[in-house]
Amino acid sequence: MNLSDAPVHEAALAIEAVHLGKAYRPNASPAARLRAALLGREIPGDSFWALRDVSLQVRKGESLGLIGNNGAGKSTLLQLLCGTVTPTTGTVRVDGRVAALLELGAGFNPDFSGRDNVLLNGPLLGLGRAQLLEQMDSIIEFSGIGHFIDQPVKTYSSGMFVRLAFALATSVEPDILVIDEALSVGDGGFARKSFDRILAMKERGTTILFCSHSLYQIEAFCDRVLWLHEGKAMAVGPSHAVVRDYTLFLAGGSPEVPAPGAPVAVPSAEESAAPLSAPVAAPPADPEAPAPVATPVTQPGTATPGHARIRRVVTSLDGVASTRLQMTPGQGTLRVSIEFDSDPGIPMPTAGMTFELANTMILSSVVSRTDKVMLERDAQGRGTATIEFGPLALRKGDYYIGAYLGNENAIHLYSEAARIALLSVTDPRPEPGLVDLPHTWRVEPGHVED
Ligand SMILES: Nc1ncnc2c1ncn2[C@@H]1O[C@H](COP(=O)(O)OP(=O)(O)OP(=O)(O)O)[C@@H](O)[C@H]1O
Repeated sequence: MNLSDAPVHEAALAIEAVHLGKAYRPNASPAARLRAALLGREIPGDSFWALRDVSLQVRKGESLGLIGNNGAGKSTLLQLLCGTVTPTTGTVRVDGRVAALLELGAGFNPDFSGRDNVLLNGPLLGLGRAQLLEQMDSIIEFSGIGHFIDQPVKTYSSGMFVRLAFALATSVEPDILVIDEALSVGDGGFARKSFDRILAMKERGTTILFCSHSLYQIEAFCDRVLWLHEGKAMAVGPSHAVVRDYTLFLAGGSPEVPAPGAPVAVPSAEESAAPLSAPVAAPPADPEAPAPVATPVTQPGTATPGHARIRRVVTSLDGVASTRLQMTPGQGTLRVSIEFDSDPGIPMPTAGMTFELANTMILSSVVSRTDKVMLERDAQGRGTATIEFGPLALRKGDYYIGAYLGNENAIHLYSEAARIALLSVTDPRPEPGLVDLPHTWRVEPGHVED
């Protein structure tokens, strides 16, 4: 595991953490916590280390991804870096103003108007009153709240609330942007707008810390990645290398000795995004039994401004459309047609599809951008992308087909139709395995070295 990194001159660092640790006393009563806080003493009882001895340097302008299982300590590290939690051990030095997209609008008072909440919460985000007054019009404009800005925020829809909180948090260019889970917030066109704002900040050299379960997004967006496991740093380094180690760990189960040649699970971008199209069928309790496929969804109407979405997915084998496809190895032509609607004003979206196993591992995926295919659409923004596979080298098993629609660089997910169809392959051969790999045999009498 690579934990070493070349030392960087202090002035070039946005963040430096040295032996950072955070211990909690999970069983301490509120009274014991209060007593300890008043007396400035340790809370008695066993410590639980949410984060242990993490040393880290983040260069200015760098995008660092945080990955790890649930409870690995990712949020704790972000909170320590933002200064909302105090460290138990070690130190953290942050150079510049931090904007955190962690709990958007958490400090908003529901009885106050949007305008008053901006003025009250701005200082907590490090923004001065004069700056806020100067930025007020652009905050209102970006959030799209309009005249509701002078209404109490309790009258806002959840979308309006998030839009205003995001517009506030990102109104003045931060030096460091901390993102927990979602690269875009809100829905429809605002998700695209918020993603564009984050991307523009990255391009202008803002340091970004991005924590996500979507390894696809992490790898596409971040320069380097820190992998945490049970509070400890397992590896830090180039995104592709750390994501590869982590996926090997997920597949093989051992953080120290990844199983050589173990299948690699690369969860796709949709994991962290809200489903916009078809409902996702839960994996079955019995891993042997295929889960039901999601019902295909046909969505009437057109995409909202700034947005794109999957309208319908049609899967067929040898021209026969079905969501339950049966084949034997090497036979049939599989077609997956993704019909989409888009705002014709946004850049051309990217389409993709996955073959997913029952245990949520992605066996294979196809992305139009990677294949250098530009989608096409009419003046209304409507288009269809069809992926055609000749005889598939799949062996016996059940493979869920999922379809995805992302933005032009395939990082921001507009719409997904996960598990939209089930492809069942029956194979009379007894050999185990998922795919047939191209190979040849050569046979001869005697031993090669003779
Ligand atoms: N205030 C707290 N008191 C006690 N334990 C806590 C507290 N905050 C976090 N923990 C514990 O610390 C551990 C790390 O939590 P953390 O939220 O940092 O993990 P995470 O990697 O962000 O997980 P997830 O991916 O599920 O969000 C967890 O076991 C969590 O239960």
